[in-house]
Amino acid sequence: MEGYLRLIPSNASLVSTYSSISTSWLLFKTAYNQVIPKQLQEYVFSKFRYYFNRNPSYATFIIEDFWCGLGRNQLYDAARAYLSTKIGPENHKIKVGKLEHHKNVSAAIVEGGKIIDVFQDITITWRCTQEEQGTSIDNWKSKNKTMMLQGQTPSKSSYQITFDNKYRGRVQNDYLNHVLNTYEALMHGEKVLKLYTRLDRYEGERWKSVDFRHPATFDTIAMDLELKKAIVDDLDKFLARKDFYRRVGRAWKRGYLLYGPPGTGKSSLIAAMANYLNFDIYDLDLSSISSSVELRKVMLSTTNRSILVVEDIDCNSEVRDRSKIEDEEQLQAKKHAKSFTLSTLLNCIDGLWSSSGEARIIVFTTNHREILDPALLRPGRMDMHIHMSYCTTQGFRVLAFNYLGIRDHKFYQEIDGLVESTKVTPASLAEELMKSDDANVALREVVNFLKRKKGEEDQIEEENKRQRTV
Ligand SMILES: Nc1ncnc2c1ncn2[C@@H]1O[C@H](COP(=O)(O)OP(=O)(O)OP(=O)(O)O)[C@@H](O)[C@H]1O
Repeated sequence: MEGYLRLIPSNASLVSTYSSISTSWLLFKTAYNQVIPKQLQEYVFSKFRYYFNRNPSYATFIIEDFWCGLGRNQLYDAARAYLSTKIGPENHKIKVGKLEHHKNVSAAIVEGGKIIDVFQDITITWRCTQEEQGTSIDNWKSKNKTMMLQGQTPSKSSYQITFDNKYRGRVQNDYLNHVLNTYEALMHGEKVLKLYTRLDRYEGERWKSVDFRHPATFDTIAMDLELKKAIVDDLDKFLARKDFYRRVGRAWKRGYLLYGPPGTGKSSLIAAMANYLNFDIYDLDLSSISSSVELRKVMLSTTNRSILVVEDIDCNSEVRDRSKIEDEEQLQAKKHAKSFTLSTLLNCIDGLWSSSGEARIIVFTTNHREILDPALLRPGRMDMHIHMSYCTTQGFRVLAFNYLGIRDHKFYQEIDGLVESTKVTPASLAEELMKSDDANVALREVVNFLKRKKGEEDQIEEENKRQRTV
């Protein structure tokens, strides 16, 4: 009995074992979190999740071209059209073709091809498949007899979609309806625009697209009317000059620099341009590119008739005015951190895009034009500099019409005076206008907000004056 009791660990040794295990675990966790980058952690976890959950939690829907031999499956046609809008630079092999009365060449995925789509938070993998091997032609004929009697010729293609089983209801109802609605839109000639962003190295370093349905148009942008007209005219003129660019041997491209404080509508203006031109958007985060070779590769994988957007270029140390970076060491470190500048980007674009023969637009945005490298601001680098400023009375009229649907109101006189004498962004006024659908209530909020803002600005002005006199 005594020997047996000796085998049972004492309370003290249990406590010490427990505390050494928990200390080691804490140490491991801290080291893991500090040493391994967040993205790599997520990647490793996703692989684990995928490995352990693979079979039980994945569901597959099959969409055949004919529905149970009764007739053409509309969902199949919708899927084919939908997938043609999802084809991206990562699909190296695609089918292309053109129907007699269609203007453009269409694209489709090849049998065996795969497309990954993301709908809301659901990842859906599409595969284009053929009828399984071994299906005899007689079986296949009898299966599709009804259609053949109707004079239709069934083919043997189908699409398979695979997704996490827990989203089955949402995929069946929401997602497939989304596919059908997109098809409808395409049939009515509306191109579904795409917004491309770059995946990082853990996700395969490629462009990923989502549908871009931003509602901004030139009608909804609150800005100086003359400037707005000048931008639209510039875009029209640019698009009409294909032959000119070819004749003079220049890349058919146009560059715009949008500058102004946050919330003045730079992103909204880009969306309005994309909607106006029917161009996809490529959103390039320059800080994720480490060499000019990589930059070239990235640029080569963008498509024609698109807008390349590089936002917040003032955050990129390389494009700031060097004379304004005081710390020479810091400058050197940053110089070595990247072997290209925005000028390199522009040169690279000139070289690559001159051979594409199609229209391309590049847009840079910045909140601080004054700290950009003057080399970038030289004439000929960016074709048009567009100042997005604080809200004006003209701009406020556009916002009020967007949000309340009214062109005039008894509060407008008071609002005009306040808008002209304060620095408020269209974004902050839009917030106030959203507070009520009732014009009286919403505009009262605007007046109160503007008075508060004016009071704050006057106070700061007073303080500055006082400090100057001290
Ligand atoms: N000029 C504008 N016209 C119409 N709406 C605007 C305008 N400016 C801002 N807004 C509204 O404010 C929101 C934020 O504006 P937006 O993101 O376009 O500003 P931004 O200048 O790009 O800001 P940031 O520099 O922070 O990216 C928009 O979704 C839009 O609803």
